[in-house]
Amino acid sequence: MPSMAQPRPSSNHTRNSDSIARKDKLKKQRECLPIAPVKQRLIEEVKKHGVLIIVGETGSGKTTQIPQFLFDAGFCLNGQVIGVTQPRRVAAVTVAKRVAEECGVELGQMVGYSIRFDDKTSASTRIKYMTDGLLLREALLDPYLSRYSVIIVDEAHERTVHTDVLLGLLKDVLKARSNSVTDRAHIDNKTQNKSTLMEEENDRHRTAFLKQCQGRKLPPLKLIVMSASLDARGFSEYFGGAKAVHIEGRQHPVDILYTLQPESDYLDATLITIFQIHLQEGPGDILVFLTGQEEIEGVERSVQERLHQLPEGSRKLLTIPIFSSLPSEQQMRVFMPAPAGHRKVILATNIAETSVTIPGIKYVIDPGFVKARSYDPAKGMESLKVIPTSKAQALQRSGRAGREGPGKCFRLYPEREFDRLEDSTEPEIKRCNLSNVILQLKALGVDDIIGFDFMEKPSRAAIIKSLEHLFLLGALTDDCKLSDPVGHQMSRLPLDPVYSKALILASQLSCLEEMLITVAMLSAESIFYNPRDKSDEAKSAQKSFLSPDGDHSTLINVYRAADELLEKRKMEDSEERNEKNIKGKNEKNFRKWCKDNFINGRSLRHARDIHSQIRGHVEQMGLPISSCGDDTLQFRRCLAASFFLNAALKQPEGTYRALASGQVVQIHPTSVLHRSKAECVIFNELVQTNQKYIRSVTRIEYLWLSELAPHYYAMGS
Ligand SMILES: Nc1ncnc2c1ncn2[C@@H]1O[C@H](COP(=O)(O)OP(=O)(O)OP(=O)(O)O)[C@@H](O)[C@H]1O
Repeated sequence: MPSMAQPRPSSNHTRNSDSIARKDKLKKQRECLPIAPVKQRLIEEVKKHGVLIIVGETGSGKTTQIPQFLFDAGFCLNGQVIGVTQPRRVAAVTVAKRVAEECGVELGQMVGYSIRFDDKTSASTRIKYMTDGLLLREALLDPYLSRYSVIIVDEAHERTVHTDVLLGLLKDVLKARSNSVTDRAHIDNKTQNKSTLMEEENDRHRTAFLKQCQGRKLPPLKLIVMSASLDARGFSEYFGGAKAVHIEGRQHPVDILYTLQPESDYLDATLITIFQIHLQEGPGDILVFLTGQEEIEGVERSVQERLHQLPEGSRKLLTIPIFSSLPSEQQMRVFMPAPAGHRKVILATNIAETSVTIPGIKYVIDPGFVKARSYDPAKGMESLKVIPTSKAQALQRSGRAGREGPGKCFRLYPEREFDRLEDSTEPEIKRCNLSNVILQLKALGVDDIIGFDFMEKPSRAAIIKSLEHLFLLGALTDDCKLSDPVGHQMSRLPLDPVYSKALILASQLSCLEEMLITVAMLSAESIFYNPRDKSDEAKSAQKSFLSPDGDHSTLINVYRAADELLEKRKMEDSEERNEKNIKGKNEKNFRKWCKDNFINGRSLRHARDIHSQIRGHVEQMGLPISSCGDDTLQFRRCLAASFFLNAALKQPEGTYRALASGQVVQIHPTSVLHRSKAECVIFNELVQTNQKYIRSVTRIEYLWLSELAPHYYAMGS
């Protein structure tokens, strides 16, 4: 590994006094970080070891500083790149911005980021932040990850599915690159198997890549696994006794406060704590961790409703939500400073739990819950459940305060309950539907899923169920290989396999326009907004969108009505010269329309965003896009052919029986088909509260099932 220092590109910022002062400030901040004194030692350890585990307190400087240390130490000579993976998009983007600023370079030049559908890198990028999922996709085209000299897997304690799969793959790449010429056969074999099955485009790319690598000795890859709350021993054992380094020291102290007794209503306790901090504590913004969009919007409304109770002349409270389905420009609002005279209250899911530094945050409120995926392989049912956080998550949450100065974290549960929490979160791979992972691994040439070297193996039952699921969707052949072309096409779409299959089928059945909208709308969270106190008003406003066919066509109606409104405005505005005026007017118009119709504008915008992204993908893949127009029969047949695994039949007593699992279910009260007489339906979601409910439901004909999915229904299921 080269050890020469590499000069940093000089800044092209204008050298006015402000920017010089800012640079000085950043330099001083960097020098004060706990990680600064151990720079040399860390560089030496990376040079000495192939795999290094780094554990250091939140805010000590791991994410922002280590890549810069390695750059300075010459790890990017010969054009190689240091790749840093993050479990979340927002962290990849904001950390890259910060590091670019610290380096005094423009984002996208020496420092950049790459996340799904958004790439801010260039040929000169040497430090690249990205999501773990994105690096997995890169591995499809470059199995050696040959551009990288170092890969840093950050926040590994989160154990997302992508992190776990990535670690398994990296193990292979490390082995292959430790002796890249002689060991190449190892990966070449895999790649060879793969190329015989790959679609032509991938095949060509891969062959070109292999030729390019032929005889070339790639330098060994370095892997760093890091987190503030890592089971260092587990990771070390997985990598054959890898060295672990602990960085001592925290930047600023965070006071942890607990309640004396458990709270019976944590949302109410959250509200009280927000106002207590606001009235009794000094300046500083508040970050609140909630479990999802609905909860966030509920607390947002409650805060608004109580604002008038604030004493005259007190500082104003400004609520800002952040959750994963919020469009990214709206997510970025949390990073802007609060206007003068305001205190920011950021209402966040665990999207803001790791890696991010939100300027101004001094107080964290942690009710101690998180929404986590869980999967029942016997029923093939995935659901989201609200569960207590782990100790590692609680630590990360408190770590968001105290990044710019001392902070406070209010845990809304007694200290004895903290002691009872699990140390770390159960790896996602052990509690999710594995169809997507398996599809990706197959596309990467890993055929033996059960034998794959996972850090923690998912259950055999879950693997088999997911293989069966993919087989039924036509993604796998009889001998469990990716089918051509369907399996390969599905692996290229960044969607749940069942949605990918629906798009492929819809292109054959001439209703891809409708299915693109459906998949986009189903991927966004709750499009309709039904406040309890205005339920009748909401129902009558939404009447014009309702389709007797069910929820899918209803969602299409909403999407098209919004589209018509925005397009009409565009035409009316084409005369208008002032761009800003047009944008402002459109925005106002759209908001009013959403409000009048009780539609969640944020979710609808997100759906429009997803729509344009997946449309881009299917266009690239060359799938014919056409519309079935008013022929809703054709569209419903396509829904039946796509979602046949989620069909339910009406029972004499009025409930439904899910045909695949035999479970007794009811149509959710928010569905258009609630209380309808539909004999047979397909659905997209099964949620369990006190009852088992199906949501996103459309009526179909029972006989279509054996006609459109004979491979399943002819088996007598
Ligand atoms: N966008 C930012 N704005 C202001 N300060 C920042 C920003 N990003 C980082 N910092 C400062 O740099 C410090 C180090 O951040 P960094 O993300 O490198 O820490 P870390 O050790 O990786 O923490 P974590 O484990 O929580 O991800 C922060 O505590 C904060 O003081």
